[in-house]
Amino acid sequence: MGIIEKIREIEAEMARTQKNKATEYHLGQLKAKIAKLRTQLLEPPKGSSGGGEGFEVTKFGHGRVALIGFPSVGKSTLLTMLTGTHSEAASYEFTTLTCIPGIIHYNDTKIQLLDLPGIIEGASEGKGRGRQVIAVAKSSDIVLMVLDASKSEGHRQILTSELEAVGLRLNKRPPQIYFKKKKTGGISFNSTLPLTHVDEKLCYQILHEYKIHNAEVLFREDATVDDLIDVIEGNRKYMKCVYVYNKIDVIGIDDVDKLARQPSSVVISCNLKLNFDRLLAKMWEEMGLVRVYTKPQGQQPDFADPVVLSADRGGCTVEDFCNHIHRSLVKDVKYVLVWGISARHYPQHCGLGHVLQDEDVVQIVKKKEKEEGGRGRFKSHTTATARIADREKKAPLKT
Ligand SMILES: Nc1nc2c(ncn2[C@@H]2O[C@H](COP(=O)(O)OP(=O)(O)OP(=O)(O)O)[C@@H](O)[C@H]2O)c(=O)[nH]1
Ligand SMILES: [K+]
Ligand SMILES: [Mg+2]
Repeated sequence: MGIIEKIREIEAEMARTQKNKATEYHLGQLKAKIAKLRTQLLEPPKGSSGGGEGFEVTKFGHGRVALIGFPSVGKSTLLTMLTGTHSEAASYEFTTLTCIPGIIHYNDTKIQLLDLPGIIEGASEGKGRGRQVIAVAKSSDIVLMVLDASKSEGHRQILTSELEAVGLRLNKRPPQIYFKKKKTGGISFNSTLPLTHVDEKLCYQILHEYKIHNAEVLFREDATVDDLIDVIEGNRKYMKCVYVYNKIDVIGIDDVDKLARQPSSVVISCNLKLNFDRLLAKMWEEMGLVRVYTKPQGQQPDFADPVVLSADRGGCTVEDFCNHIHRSLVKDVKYVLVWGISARHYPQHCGLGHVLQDEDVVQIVKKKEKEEGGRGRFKSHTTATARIADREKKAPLKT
């Protein structure tokens, strides 16, 4: 029996089983079995070189955003409009067959936007180009899930399930469960609060399913069995997702209003070029990029070319900033001067561990170098923000 058939069989058994206190343990065990099979499904086939499953598109820019959605929801139309790179769009499904990269210029940064083939139900199990598309989604910083505003609301759920089946977790944080395998000592099960979904017996059973007999487990929140399985599997990817409802030109205003009020959602129309500003602002917010402007001693900061950091990718400390400029820089740094949101006063003397925030201005003071005097001193970060706001006005976003 193939892996997919095995999964089907267990799913059927779960559907047959009534949910109550008595079947809870059995159901938990079945969930763990499915999770194990799905992980197996993701492993590269024997004999292949491993990896290489996604479309080969080189990473570029300060962040990567993937357009995921059913066929013909308008992904390619959106890529063309936001980046100026042409991606074929047409009224028939599966117009796009590969991954097409474009670049969004936003807030002095370059963000790589990827157009992808449409995915369909069953994508996680290899239908269509599903697995390749999902591999690209995993390699991205955030996902824009593009939905047709005129189609069933259920599409969002189906797509979410497809992505969950391969270990993606959208707009969730990792479960607060401490888990550590041990060599001996049996299983120690503890919690810092009363649990309503999982008890010691259920936890033992799940661990047993994974052939884990020695481990420390500490629940720091009232987590579910699915959360526990996620922690044991350990290969989940937690990602931000913005739900983009396109084609609002073909639905009524009441429906538009309803969709727009959903969490993490933006409504747009490519045909009417509607609400792109909002979409880009939301995308930017979710990416959490941190722009840091370098200020050479005695000169104005260089506002054209920020160093772009991210907490998810490499971190946002002064040390990360220095490493970005040059790997050997850190050892020469005496301290840095920081203007901006992260500074308590301007300028603040900071060490390597200081965490920078978006639009901070940093001057590096090297060992054996004197700090600059009062004259020509750069005063306030508000200059940075004002200058950027001003520029936005003069040259609005490229859409
Ligand atoms: N009414 C309306 N139609 C749109 C809008 N955006 C795109 N379309 C149309 O929807 C159809 C599909 O657009 P595509 O950009 O090819 O969609 P896709 O998601 O890339 O499709 P696949 O590559 O086949 O998965 C085209 O006929 C577009 O003109 C919109 O905002 N409103
Ligand atoms: K299409
Ligand atoms: Mg397309």
